[in-house]
Amino acid sequence: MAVQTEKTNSFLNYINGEWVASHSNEVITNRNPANTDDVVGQVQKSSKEDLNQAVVSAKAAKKDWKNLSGAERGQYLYKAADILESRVEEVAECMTREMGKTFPEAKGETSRGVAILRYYAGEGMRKVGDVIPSTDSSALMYTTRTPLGVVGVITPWNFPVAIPIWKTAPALIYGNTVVLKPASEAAVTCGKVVECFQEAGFPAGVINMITGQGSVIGQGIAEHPDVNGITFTGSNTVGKNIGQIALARGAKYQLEMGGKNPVIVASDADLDLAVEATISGGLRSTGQKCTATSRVIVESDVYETFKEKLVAKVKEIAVGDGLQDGVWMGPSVSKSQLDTVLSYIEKGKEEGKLLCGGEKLSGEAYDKGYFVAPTVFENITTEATIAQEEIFGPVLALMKVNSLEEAIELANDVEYGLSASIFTTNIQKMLSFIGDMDAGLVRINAESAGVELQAPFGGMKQSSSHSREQGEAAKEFFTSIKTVFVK
Ligand SMILES: NC(=O)C1=CN([C@@H]2O[C@H](COP(=O)(O)OP(=O)(O)OC[C@H]3O[C@@H](n4cnc5c(N)ncnc54)[C@H](O)[C@@H]3O)[C@@H](O)[C@H]2O)C=CC1
Ligand SMILES: CCCCCC(=O)O
Repeated sequence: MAVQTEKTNSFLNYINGEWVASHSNEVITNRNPANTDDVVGQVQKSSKEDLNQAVVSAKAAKKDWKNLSGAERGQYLYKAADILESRVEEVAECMTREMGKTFPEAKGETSRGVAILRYYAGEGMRKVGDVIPSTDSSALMYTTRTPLGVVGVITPWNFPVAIPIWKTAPALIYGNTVVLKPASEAAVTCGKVVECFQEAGFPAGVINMITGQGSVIGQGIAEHPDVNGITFTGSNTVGKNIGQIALARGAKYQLEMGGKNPVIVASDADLDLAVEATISGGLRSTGQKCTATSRVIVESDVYETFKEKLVAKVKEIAVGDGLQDGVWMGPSVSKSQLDTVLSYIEKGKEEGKLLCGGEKLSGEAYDKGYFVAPTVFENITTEATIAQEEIFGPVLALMKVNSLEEAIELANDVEYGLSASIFTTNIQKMLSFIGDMDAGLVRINAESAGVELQAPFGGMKQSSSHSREQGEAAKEFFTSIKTVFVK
């Protein structure tokens, strides 16, 4: 049952184990993108002075935190997981009100955050190195790992619980302290997550949250000489800026950025399954996932049948306030995001043929929000703007091909390489796709979205800085390997 509340949540910054107001005395007010009359809450519009205080606190906490055992650090993460688990409905309801994701999806994401915390809590008891035989028989040689120190965590609005946690949890378990800056569009939700860390009793300064403009606080994290590592998820423009700043000052950085993810529907595919997965992968969360499907590449033998099935199902999608039972797709996160999506839709109308959707939704249920109709185009060439650029909205581009080879060539013909999927029952086609598709995540007979917390996640080409997050892979970024030789 949908949870209704008029609760307004306001958060200060969390610095050195205390909630403190920004020196700016300014706040950012977040409204519900499904109903802008609903004020979700307020967060600090912080200054660089606030950020510096957070970095100073994180730096001061480094040594004692690093000197705890992994098992001791893990106990804090287990407690945070239990507390977050007890607040799933509240946090999820805030997420839906703040960024528009439907309540069931928000609950799923929040539960995923709980699972990620527990996964990394367990990492505190796992090996960190190897014994390597030295050529000197009287010597001992082995590897160990040391934390980076203070890690800056900069996160987007589309997964306001999962992404902050899948960065913060490994940072902490491997001995780093954290300064977390969430996207302003979902910062109230992040505040609730940080409350769980506070209630878990993390020592002062180990985790800090600073909210504010990306160009001030995010940029400040990238530039701060006492921030030893930066993990970022967001757009390519911002990510590359961060990477250049970090490289210039010798800080370690990790960038997870955009995608333009294809699904290939082969002539032997289960078409009903392919239709369902194309809709789920492309349109859930209003298409606002970096792993979302946006290009639909279909072999000509089955193109017309697939197209008719797809369009019929897309037209059935219930769009509305994600807190309402039965709503399948919510609004865009903001007016600016809606305007971006609508501008790409207008471009698509010039580049191909509109099959359904293609407009802002209006009427009593929509006029107070940022709602766009789920949209499908056909006759889209690979050179088209909507085939090349990330839209981050519920827009699918159909492309017809005459062979699997042509399909994979088209699928690879973008600057991104994050995720990709294929629907086929043919083993040879599956193996060709797995071998030739340039993407960090390839899925067979499953939608392009769907990251599992225990597996490495990240993109190829322009989708990332080529590191991987999640699972054991996270260790590679959040620690440095030290080779030890004892004579
Ligand atoms: N590859 C991946 O795993 C993911 C990629 N994304 C991408 O992110 C974009 C949508 O998310 P947004 O939050 O709008 O991205 P964004 O790049 O605008 O913002 C991401 C974060 O960077 C901060 N930021 C903004 N300007 C900054 C600057 N100059 N210096 C440092 N930090 C700055 C923002 O405040 C936010 O916290 C899309 O391109 C999407 O594909 C989103 C989620 C996952
Ligand atoms: C930051 C990207 C998150 C992808 C979440 C998913 O596809 O399950």
